[in-house]
Amino acid sequence: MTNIYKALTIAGSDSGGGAGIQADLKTFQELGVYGMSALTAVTAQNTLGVHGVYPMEPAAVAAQLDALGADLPPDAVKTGMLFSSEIIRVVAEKAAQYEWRRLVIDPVMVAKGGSRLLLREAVDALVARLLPLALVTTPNIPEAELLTGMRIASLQDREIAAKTLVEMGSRYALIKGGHGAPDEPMVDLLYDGKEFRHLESRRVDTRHTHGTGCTYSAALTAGLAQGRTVEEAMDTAKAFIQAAIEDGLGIGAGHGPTNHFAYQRRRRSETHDAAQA
Ligand SMILES: Nc1ncnc2c1ncn2[C@@H]1O[C@H](COP(=O)(O)OP(=O)(O)O)[C@@H](O)[C@H]1O
Ligand SMILES: Cc1ncc(COP(=O)(O)O)c(N)n1
Repeated sequence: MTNIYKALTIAGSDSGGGAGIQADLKTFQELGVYGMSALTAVTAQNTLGVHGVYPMEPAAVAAQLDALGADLPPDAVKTGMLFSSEIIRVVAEKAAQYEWRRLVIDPVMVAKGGSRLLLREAVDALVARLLPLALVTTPNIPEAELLTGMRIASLQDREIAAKTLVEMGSRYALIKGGHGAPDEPMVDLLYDGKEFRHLESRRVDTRHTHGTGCTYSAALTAGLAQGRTVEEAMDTAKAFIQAAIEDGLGIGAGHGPTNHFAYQRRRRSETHDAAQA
């Protein structure tokens, strides 16, 4: 093996394996990137919801990041569930100390079932300390509303919110379209400070969407770790999440996880079909 690209996720553990650290590591692995993790919290979680949240001590988060900074410098880093302003402060300090420039901030706030994964009072710390360090910030629509303080109803509102996020210090803003109206086309919007890029996709009618946001931002981070541009990494991330949602796993009695195997399985079967032709 020649180049080993390394990606780091700083996030919470989802015991159910569909979101959080577990989704991120599976996605890194599927996309050919060596995955590393720093845990911010343990959640007791399954497809029915979050049954407990146990945050790490901020010092334990710092120790994990120092261990990696000293020996296994990542090529790209993403953050997910950060829970408190104390943990955000530690992550921001270490990102600056170790000069992590390919930093993706997925501003995870509330789990799909409604449990808080970021304390309400920690939103200000996320805005003040982390956004200015981000290469890309990837909110869904409700998260973009909370970060910018504006209400987002139309695609035009989303463009204004994306501009605001860039003004707040993130190099790129990527506002995801999963929470748009069901009868509207689903569009992810990227803004680089100059131009908008709209990536439209087919909405899959499914309830198995646990972990979509984590998986998408992890796929984006994997591409960045491999040296791709944000636009190139976004294209692969979109194909990865679309396949994962289309082939969603109906395991558990509630909202099942997306299928992290799907993207590579499809690629293998295309290669196989081409070889047979
Ligand atoms: N039902 C769906 N069908 C197809 N793609 C979806 C669906 N729901 C979400 N996505 C895609 O999954 C990604 C995560 O979106 P979103 O649901 O907005 O984020 P989050 O999981 O953070 O709430 C986006 O690329 C979005 O377009
Ligand atoms: C530990 C952890 N991190 C993040 C999410 C968000 O999941 P989703 O992507 O479904 O919004 C989650 N449910 N649990």
